[in-house]
Amino acid sequence: MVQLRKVHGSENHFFLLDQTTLDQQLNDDELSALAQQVTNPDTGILDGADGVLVVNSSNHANVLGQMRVINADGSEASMCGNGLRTVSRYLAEKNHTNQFKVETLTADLQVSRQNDLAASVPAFSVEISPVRFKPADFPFTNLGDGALIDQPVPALAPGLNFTAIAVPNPHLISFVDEETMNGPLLGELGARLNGANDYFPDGVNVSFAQILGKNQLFVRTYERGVGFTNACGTGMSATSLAFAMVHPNVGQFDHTISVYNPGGMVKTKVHQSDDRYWIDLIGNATETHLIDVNEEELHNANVTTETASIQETSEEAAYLKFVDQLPKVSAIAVKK
Ligand SMILES: N[C@@H](CCC[C@H](N)C(=O)O)C(=O)O
Repeated sequence: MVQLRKVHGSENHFFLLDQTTLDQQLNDDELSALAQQVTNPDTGILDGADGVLVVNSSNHANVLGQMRVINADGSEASMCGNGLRTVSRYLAEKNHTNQFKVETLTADLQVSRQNDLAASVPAFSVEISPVRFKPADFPFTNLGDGALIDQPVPALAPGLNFTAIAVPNPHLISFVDEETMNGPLLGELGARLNGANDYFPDGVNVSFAQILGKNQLFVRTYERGVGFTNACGTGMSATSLAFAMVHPNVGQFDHTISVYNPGGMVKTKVHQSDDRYWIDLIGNATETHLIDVNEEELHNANVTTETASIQETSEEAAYLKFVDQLPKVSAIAVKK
């Protein structure tokens, strides 16, 4: 038997698989098939999820493990902010330490345990970097030769300005009013740019943000490889950076920014030193279920209510209590 975990950061849900506990690691095709099966609410368990977080060992100095991120559609992402918090918690508890680095596809990132957000709501801070702006880093085409920072792009949506930031997974951001936030445009644009299109050949995570006040945002994201999500950690981090760059009168570098999302709230802090930008993302790392399953069922992408034994923790009740006392800043409901 091996144990999967169902985890979330701001209700951005994942299954976490520690490959170091397996007799034989899953190969890339098996990981992709498992992600597509187990995250699908119709074929998987526990109403599905947005992806699978894979923990591997790392041979880098001062690093406790490696995280890989497999989206619900089986594609691999270079980074996942909400996922990194839950992987950090898992590695912290496994290794009895609260400050360390985690290897990701492009960088070893600093993580640390923070004070609980509320009773039984553990929290972690994770570094979001490297930050990139060049079209080749996304990639994007047909949107000019240089970086896209607060520019009108009528071909995408007349009347809106867009900023493109890779952290290093790709994000396209627009600051919008409440009516646009609640309307159909985000879903339409997200679906369009994540199908065959002339601008983002590898797809892109699309976020709309509403400025709520000084250092306060509401962010909603249509994720590449997923669709609408309750929260996207890298999306909220990239949007916080865009906030400080594009709206410096209300979004400040080196100050805590509260970022509300349909699944709750995180804090971010954006930093710049010379040409380098990075973001601290701080939020919950919640474990909702422990799932025992035979290793063979993972290799066969067959994790179902028949093959797995599922035990619920009490952490979701604590998380919902925490969310309940947050200010109600949006009418957008949490996705189940
Ligand atoms: N939800 C994640 C981002 C997951 C990856 C994304 N779908 C991509 O393909 O880039 C987060 O919390 O950052």
